[in-house]
Formats: sequence, structure tokens, C-alpha cells
Amino acid sequence: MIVVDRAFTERVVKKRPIASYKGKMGRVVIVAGNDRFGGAAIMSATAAVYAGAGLTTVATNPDNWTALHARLPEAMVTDLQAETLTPLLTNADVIVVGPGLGEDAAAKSVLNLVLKTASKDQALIIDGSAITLCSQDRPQMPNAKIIWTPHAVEWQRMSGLTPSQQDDKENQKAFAKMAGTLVLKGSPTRTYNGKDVFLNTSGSPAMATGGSGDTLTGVIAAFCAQFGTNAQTIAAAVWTHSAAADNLHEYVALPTRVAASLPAFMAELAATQS
Ligand SMILES: NC(=O)C1=CN([C@@H]2O[C@H](COP(=O)(O)OP(=O)(O)OC[C@H]3O[C@@H](n4cnc5c(N)ncnc54)[C@H](OP(=O)(O)O)[C@@H]3O)[C@@H](O)[C@H]2O)[C@@H](O)CC1
Ligand SMILES: Nc1ncnc2c1ncn2[C@@H]1O[C@H](COP(=O)(O)OP(=O)(O)O)[C@@H](O)[C@H]1O
Ligand SMILES: [Mg+2]
Repeated sequence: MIVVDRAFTERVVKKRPIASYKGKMGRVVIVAGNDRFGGAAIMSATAAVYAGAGLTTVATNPDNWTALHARLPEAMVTDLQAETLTPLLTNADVIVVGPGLGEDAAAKSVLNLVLKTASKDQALIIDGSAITLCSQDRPQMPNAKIIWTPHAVEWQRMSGLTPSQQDDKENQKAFAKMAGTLVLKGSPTRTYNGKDVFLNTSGSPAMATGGSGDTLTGVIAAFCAQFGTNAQTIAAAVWTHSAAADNLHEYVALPTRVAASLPAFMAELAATQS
């Protein structure tokens, strides 16, 4: 068991080299948000941009474009059609699929496009509706660096384990049949990579509000884009997201306020390096 705390995270969050430019900070594509859950796409994208992703594009239902542009002009948008989306997916360093995507035919079709297109050097973060769809349909998974981010009931859909059965031993046994990294969200969140268990030490019930998990997907995406895709980076992203929520000292940690605090918090984490 590896305990993930501030010292652990400070080893991951690097100062930016002088010669940095946006292309070096990672291209993130977020496939999220149907006509009812545009907020999930906006929260995921906001977290990705505010945690430092260099170029962020959101593939979402066109109903969400105006709101996204107004809230987050740093992000680009595209629709969910294969013709426009495929080249963006191919060029991405990190893909997020699922927050607020829904489970209808359009969601299934774009999820299948992502699974068909993702390749081995890309990180692929699978969350929310995409976890539910993958659990139902059991599609062939791509040879990519897959990161699953289920809550307890999404993990039950993936593994068959009820929340009360979800201990480290059972989780590891079930995840051994799957590929990639598992971020099993909860209190606390545990990250599994097939070998180690990373135990998160930040977070509180203030995070029990819609959008906290959507926001986490963006933080993980930005961390993988900047610091490399591995279990340490992912566990550090989990700690940073929940620690930022703790730092608000508010009764409810509103996801948009958590995201807004990330640039200053990450500067603090990086400042500890000589
Ligand atoms: N603003 C937006 O656009 C938002 C959009 N969102 C998007 O909505 C989509 C659906 O996601 P979802 O998680 O709401 O629904 P789903 O997967 O059916 O799970 C619900 C079931 O699981 C249970 N349950 C949940 N957590 C649990 C836990 N920790 N421990 C135990 N039980 C737990 C829960 O229990 P209950 O509440 O009934 O007690 C219920 O039975 C997804 O794409 C997401 O990204 C949301 O992010 C909200 C903000
Ligand atoms: N009581 C709690 N203690 C610590 N973290 C929590 C608590 N409740 C929720 N969280 C965090 O909030 C997030 C919830 O994710 P999720 O259920 O997917 O939210 P949503 O889909 O609404 O965005 C996870 O990161 C989880 O760890
Ligand atoms: Mg969720």
C-alpha cells in the first residue's frame, strides 16, 4: 500500500521548463456532454485547462457550445461526428470519454469511435456513462493507456462486486482481468495498477456533490498530459483534486471553485522544487 500525500504529489508536479510551449503541455480531447449534461463536459474541460493541459478540445453536443465558449474560452469545441472528431482523436495525447455522455445511440456511436481510434501512446480516461456502456456491451478495448474512474456503483457494473464486497483483495482480483489503471473513487479513493494500491489521503464529504468526478477526469487528463501517464501521476492528480477541495474550507466543495483554485495550488506544489 502506497500512501499518497502532499510530499508524494510534490515529486510529480514539476516546474515548467523555460522553453515550454502549449504543444508540449499536451493535447487533450474530452468527449462528453449530451443535451442534458453539458455541465459535465464544461467541468471536465475547465479542470483540464486549469490544471495545465496545453490544448483542450471538447467534443460535445452542439447545444453546449455557446455555454462552453462563454465559460471557458481557452477550450475549443467540435461535434461528435466521425469525420470531424477522428483527426482530433488521432492527434491527442490524452482522451477523456464519458462525463455526461448519456447512454443513447449517439453516445454508443461516439464511444465506439473513440475505442476504435485510441492508440498505444495515448492515455484514455473512461468515466461516467462510458463506464456504464462498456460494462453493458463489453466492447474490445484498445491498446491504449486506459484509466478507469468509476464510483462504487460504476465499479459494481464493471466487476460484479457490490459496494460492501469492494475490498483491496477483491478489487485487485477483479481488476486483474482488465487492463490499465483503476481509480476507484470513494472515501478514500484507491488507485490500482495491477501491482500496487495507492491510498489517497485528501478529500472530505464536502465533495459529495454532482460534478466532483467530472472535474477529476480533467485533472487526471492534464496531469497525464504534462507529467507522463503512470500510476504515480494519476494518484497525484487524485490527491491534488481532493486537496484543492479541502483547501476551500467550505461546507460544499463546488467543483467549479475547486477547478478555479488549481492554478495557484499547483504553483505552490511546484515551488517546493529547487
Ligand atoms: N452537471 C452534470 O452535467 C452532471 C452530470 N453527471 C453525469 O451523469 C451521468 C450519470 O452519472 P451518475 O453517477 O449520476 O449515475 P449512475 O452511474 O447511474 O450512478 C447512480 C447510481 O449509483 C449510486 N451511487 C453513486 N455514487 C455512489 C457511491 N459513491 N456509493 C454508492 N452508491 C453510489 C447511486 O445511488 P443513489 O444516489 O440512488 O443512492 C445510484 O444508484 C454520468 O455520465 C455523469 O458524468 C453527473 O456527474 C452529475 C452532474
Ligand atoms: N465523502 C467523500 N469523501 C471523499 N471524497 C468524496 C466523498 N464524496 C464524494 N467524493 C469524491 O467526489 C467524486 C465523486 O465522483 P462521481 O460520483 O463520479 O461524481 P460526478 O459523476 O457527479 O461528477 C470522487 O472523486 C469522490 O472521491
Ligand atoms: Mg461520475
